[in-house]
Amino acid sequence: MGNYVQERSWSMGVEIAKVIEVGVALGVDFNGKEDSIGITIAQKEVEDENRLVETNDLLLGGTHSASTTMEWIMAELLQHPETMEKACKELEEVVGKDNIVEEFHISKLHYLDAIIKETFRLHPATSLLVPRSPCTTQNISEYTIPKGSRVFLNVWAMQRDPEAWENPLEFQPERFLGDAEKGDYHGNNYSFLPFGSGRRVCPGIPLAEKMILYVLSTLLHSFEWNLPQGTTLDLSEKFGLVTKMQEPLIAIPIAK
Ligand code: HEM
Repeated sequence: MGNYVQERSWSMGVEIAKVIEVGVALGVDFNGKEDSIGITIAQKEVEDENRLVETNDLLLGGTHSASTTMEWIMAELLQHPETMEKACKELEEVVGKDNIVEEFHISKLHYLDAIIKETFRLHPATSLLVPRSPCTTQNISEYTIPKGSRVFLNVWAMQRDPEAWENPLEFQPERFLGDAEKGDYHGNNYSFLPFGSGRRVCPGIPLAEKMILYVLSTLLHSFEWNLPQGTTLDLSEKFGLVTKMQEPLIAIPIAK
């Protein structure tokens, strides 16, 4: 495997191997198509390994981040029953007890949207953004960043910065209500970058945004959730390419 694959895969050897198998089986061919920033991939003389890396980005980028985020949202809601109650009340008002959640309800679920944003703030799936590398030497404040150096953005720390966020360690979805700029997903607010920023910003934002809101609203509208009797919740994090819960969440659904 070439350097490109090694750099992008970091410690994910096993996962990459699985994705490569899937990519080959699917016969994925990105040749001649445009990638997320509009470059015709054919111009880059796509080699096999590049195609596999694109497949890897799509499969891993679109699955682990969303499922891990769902787990964190449910954990935070179980930890904050009053927030769970408010979310269920919003669902009752917008969807109604005897209906099922449908796509047209999604844009009206402002409190649920704020819950998702607050979870992204405290538990960004990608704590360290993929490294950037300046093409020229740059001076920022008292720092000199030499051309070609690798710069990691610590989104986890930025989103808990007390200068940018009031009570940064508290789970308070209300902070996002009525302030669209604060919760902007497209990387324009540098205190909130759950999907990255700039030319490599996540191309899956519209899908992820709808998918998470849809799944969450259905889970809360259809079931009441509890921890198994006699257990407590552990919100410790396990740092990795995707920051997961140290102990996977176990929750019991009871049909409403
Ligand atoms: C909760 C859901 C998701 C989160 C938190 C997330 C987060 C991210 C982040 C932080 C990046 C790096 C951006 C940067 O470096 O500036 C990224 C890149 C990427 N994401 Fe997502 N993502 C999610 C869902 C998805 C979905 C659903 C897809 C596709 C179906 C997707 C596809 C990608 C791809 C292909 C890249 C690489 C873009 C590039 O390097 O040009 N992601 N994502």
